[in-house]
Amino acid sequence: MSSAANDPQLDTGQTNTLSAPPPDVEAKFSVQNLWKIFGKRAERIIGSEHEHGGRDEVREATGCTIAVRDVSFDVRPGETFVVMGLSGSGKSTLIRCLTRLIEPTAGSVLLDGEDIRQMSPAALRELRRRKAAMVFQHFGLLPNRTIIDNVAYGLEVRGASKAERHARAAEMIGMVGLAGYETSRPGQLSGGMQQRVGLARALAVDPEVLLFDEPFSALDPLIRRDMQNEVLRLQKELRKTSVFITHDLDEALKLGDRIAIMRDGALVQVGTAEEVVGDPADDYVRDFVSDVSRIEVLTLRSLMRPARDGEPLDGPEAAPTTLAGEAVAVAAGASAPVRVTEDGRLLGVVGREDLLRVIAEDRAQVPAAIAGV
Ligand SMILES: Nc1ncnc2c1ncn2[C@@H]1O[C@H](COP(=O)(O)OP(=O)(O)OP(=O)(O)O)[C@@H](O)[C@H]1O
Repeated sequence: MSSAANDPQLDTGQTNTLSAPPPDVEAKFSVQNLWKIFGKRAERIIGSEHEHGGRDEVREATGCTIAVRDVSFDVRPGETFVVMGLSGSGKSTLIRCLTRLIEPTAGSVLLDGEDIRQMSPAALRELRRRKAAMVFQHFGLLPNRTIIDNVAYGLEVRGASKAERHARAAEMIGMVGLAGYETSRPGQLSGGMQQRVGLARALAVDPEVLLFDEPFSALDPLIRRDMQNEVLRLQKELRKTSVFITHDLDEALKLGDRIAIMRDGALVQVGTAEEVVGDPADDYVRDFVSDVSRIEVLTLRSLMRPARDGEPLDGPEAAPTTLAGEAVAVAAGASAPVRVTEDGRLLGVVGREDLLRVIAEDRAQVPAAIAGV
């Protein structure tokens, strides 16, 4: 056992995962060395020879299950931070630890610099009522209440007058595109509509943070796409800090300003979609993102290179945020490489061969039978 065994708050310095970055003082959420282990005397696992062990092996040896393993990350104000991982990787446990719906075993969770692990039960209730609203997979609507009363529920708990809460609820119902359904009951609405109600209910309390626990997993693909677009639209408008849990990589890539990939309780990579797809941290992530079309994710910023000697510099201009796919059309009509510029400054160039390489890599991932070879 290491000397840290008796102090679960201590960083053992031997993480097999991402090392903890220094806390970001500007962060909305700052999570440091967070652990959740289910079972009796769970804290004894931390710092012991079991802390890096496989889940089944540890369960067998100790009776405890490591659900979240030494996780550290910051969520910046206004960003959508997606946690992605397969079933059982620990996502739901992690998001519930953020408001102590599940009690962490060790580590800290700061919200606006305040450690939620030190909060009194009353302060925690306030936190869940006002600051952090959750959207669940199974909606959690009250079946006997009308839609407007479901949306107004959080305001009612808070003691708002009926007129006040109905005015706010009606506004939110309009915002999620359900105007006209105020007096319906949840059972009369489709799954997608019910999830819109869930979203409106979370927004009604004007929380600083939205926590989404696989909200769209139970929805049909087309409705799911609509809901993703709805979240993107609302995020553009409201810029709420959000933590979004999903097991769907496409959803993660679409919604996340940054994505954290979780495996076996630990985070294996945190980065933008482009960083995760363009520079996977290990074989696990590489395998995970292998089907993603790089031309739709990589931007010129990650493809550009310095101009070579004698290379013409009179090609078309494009911003570093241009997607490779968009740049193909620009490059196709020009003989000189695309000049990547920002504020009039030349950052680098991207030639047709650079773009072709990305296309070739995408094609190499397509099974031969589908590619027609
Ligand atoms: N209350 C509990 N008691 C014991 N073990 C638990 C408990 N809750 C979760 N676990 C275990 O912790 C691990 C992580 O579970 P968790 O539900 O957080 O994963 P997940 O990534 O959210 O999976 P899913 O997408 O299937 O919900 C799993 O091995 C699970 O069996």
